[in-house]
Amino acid sequence: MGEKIAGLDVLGEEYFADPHAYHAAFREGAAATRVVLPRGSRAWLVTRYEEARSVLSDPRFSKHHEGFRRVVELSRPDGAEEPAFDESLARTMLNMDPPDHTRLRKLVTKAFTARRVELLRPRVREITRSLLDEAAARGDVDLVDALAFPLPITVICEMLDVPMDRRDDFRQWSNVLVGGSFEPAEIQAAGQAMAGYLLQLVEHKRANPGDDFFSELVHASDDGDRLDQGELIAMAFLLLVAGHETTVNLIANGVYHLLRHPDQLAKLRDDPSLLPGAVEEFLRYESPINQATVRYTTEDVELGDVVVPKDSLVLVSLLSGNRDDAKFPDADRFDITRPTGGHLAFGHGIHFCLGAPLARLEGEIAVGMLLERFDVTPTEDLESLPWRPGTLIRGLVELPVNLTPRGAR
Ligand code: HEM
Repeated sequence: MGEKIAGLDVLGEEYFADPHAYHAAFREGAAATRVVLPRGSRAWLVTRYEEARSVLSDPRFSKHHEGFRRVVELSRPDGAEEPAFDESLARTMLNMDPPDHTRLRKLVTKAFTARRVELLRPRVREITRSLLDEAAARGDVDLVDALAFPLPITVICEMLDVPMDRRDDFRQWSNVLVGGSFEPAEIQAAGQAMAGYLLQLVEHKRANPGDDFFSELVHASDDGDRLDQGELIAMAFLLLVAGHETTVNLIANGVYHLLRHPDQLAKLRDDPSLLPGAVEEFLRYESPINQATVRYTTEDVELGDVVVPKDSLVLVSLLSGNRDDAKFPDADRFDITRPTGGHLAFGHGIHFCLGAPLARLEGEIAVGMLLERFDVTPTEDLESLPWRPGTLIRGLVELPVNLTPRGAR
């Protein structure tokens, strides 16, 4: 494996290109491994299924944004400054512990239940159909750009009523904020631009409520409780970024592995009722989020065979837990009919993904309609396609394919 600092593996370019190789070695080694993050912080990385699941639901691993800065500073031996983006964007429920987390989550759960999300099905199909029509006209396309990315973005922007003309800006800001390879000044600028725009949006919604979900949030009240201005901005930020950066990889990673495993693709074509199970296998096998968002210990914690000291940064690799043979026998085998119950792709515990029903719906519709309409052939060597840098996202930069209408060969 690649570069080391003080005997610790550095999670850099080589890791982004093939995290699975690192994870396999780490799982063999210990319940948690000390690593150096791309920007130099020291952290513990949890890679086995059992410990991953237990960390995700153990309150001694905090996510609260207030204590977080201090622990990040402690984790940086060189004292270098960690790029921090706008504080107003950091106050999301994903960066909170109970009771703050409980309160914020309660105000938005209603909009994301499987029942509510199911109502979006016709619209998701319509958007997918029109994206596929455009792609069909071109034949050779990058599937990330043509389908995997625009579908979830259009859906979340419509839910929040973000005007069409600002969607390119959002893509840019969001990419900088979660990407692994940007300069602190760029991150700060993107954060400020995003926060400024979201503030305008909130004010606009307050003055001109519509029947969209965002207006509902602005006016949402639960037992008299409601979101204040700052909370609204942070919530919109979280939903938009989650909507931009995750489902794209479910769709592209899934199609990528179907193309790499023609037997599995054939099975799915023969029996489309396998689709929901196939989507779960996409999520397990090449999880769109590699490492869950960072946590820190509020006391010394015994984890399997190691003790993680108080005030340590802790990362949980969902991608790795999902490839642990102890939970999923022969875990490196891609099999769309295997049992996938308990996979960690959406996290676990109180921060379990709020958007899971929506992501599943979009994944099923996108892949289902794509296969129904087209024969899909890669136009570049699949093995050498580049992956996005960073420890958070596991996703392809591009997926160049040819789409030929079925039956036209
Ligand atoms: C395939 C697509 C998706 C994947 C793999 C995914 C994965 C995750 C994971 C792993 C977490 C927990 C992170 C942690 O504990 O550190 C999470 C949380 C969250 N996700 Fe997703 N997500 C996806 C799509 C979405 C979508 C479409 C939305 C909404 C538009 C969304 C909204 C959220 C929110 C709001 C949270 C925070 C929940 C909380 O703190 O209680 N996600 N997601």
